[in-house]
Amino acid sequence: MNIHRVQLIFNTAYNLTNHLTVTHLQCIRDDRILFDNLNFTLSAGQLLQIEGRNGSGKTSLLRILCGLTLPTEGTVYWQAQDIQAIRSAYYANLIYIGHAPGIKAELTPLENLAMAQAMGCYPTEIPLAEALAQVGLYGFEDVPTRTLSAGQQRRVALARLLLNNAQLWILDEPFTALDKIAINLIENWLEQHAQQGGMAVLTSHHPINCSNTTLLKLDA
Ligand SMILES: Nc1ncnc2c1ncn2[C@@H]1O[C@H](COP(=O)(O)OP(=O)(O)OP(=O)(O)O)[C@@H](O)[C@H]1O
Repeated sequence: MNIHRVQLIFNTAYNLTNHLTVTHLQCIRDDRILFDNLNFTLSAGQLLQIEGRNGSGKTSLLRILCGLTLPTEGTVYWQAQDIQAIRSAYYANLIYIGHAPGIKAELTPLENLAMAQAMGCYPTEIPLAEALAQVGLYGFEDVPTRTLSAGQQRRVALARLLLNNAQLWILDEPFTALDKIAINLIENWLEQHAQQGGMAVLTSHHPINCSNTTLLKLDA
């Protein structure tokens, strides 16, 4: 099943003064320092690609940025406020898609998207069937998601990006299992998202074909 349409779908203007800042971030696992004194600011319209060998701490960093794990030292700020102090406001602006697709295998793709849309704070108006069609899953709306291929399941997960207006996307290996057409689509979304003042932090072992992308190497 091919992706049959690529069009401009993000039309939200975000607050261009918003930013994500980390200061003196440190993560220790089992007495091993994965990273130390990590500092950066991501502003509206910017993309950050985290690169590093297996086990270098990319997922650990993303989980810290999401507030799911506490750093051993340092702080993550959203709009200059510690994310731990403004969790609901922060999560209203965040979509996190982790390593696992985060979808319910027994539900259909449509049911999964309905749940994701209901949980977001700023839902878009895109019909769910249209969101699925955008990721090439027209005709797969009502099958159990577990019967889909790995790449198709990843597409269902990524379709969540169309359902809510969240300024910050945090994506762990979003291109895993995707074919070239789907990779191109997601790069296109990232580009559009950044142009609208969105921002994204993502891990990938491959170069990303998007402008305004900064590379952060964890094992440099
Ligand atoms: N909850 C945990 N408890 C103990 N150690 C952990 C935990 N989570 C991760 N680690 C360890 O931290 C290290 C970094 O893991 P992480 O998943 O962040 O790496 P990664 O850079 O994302 O790797 P990959 O490229 O393989 O996905 C690994 O050695 C891992 O075993």
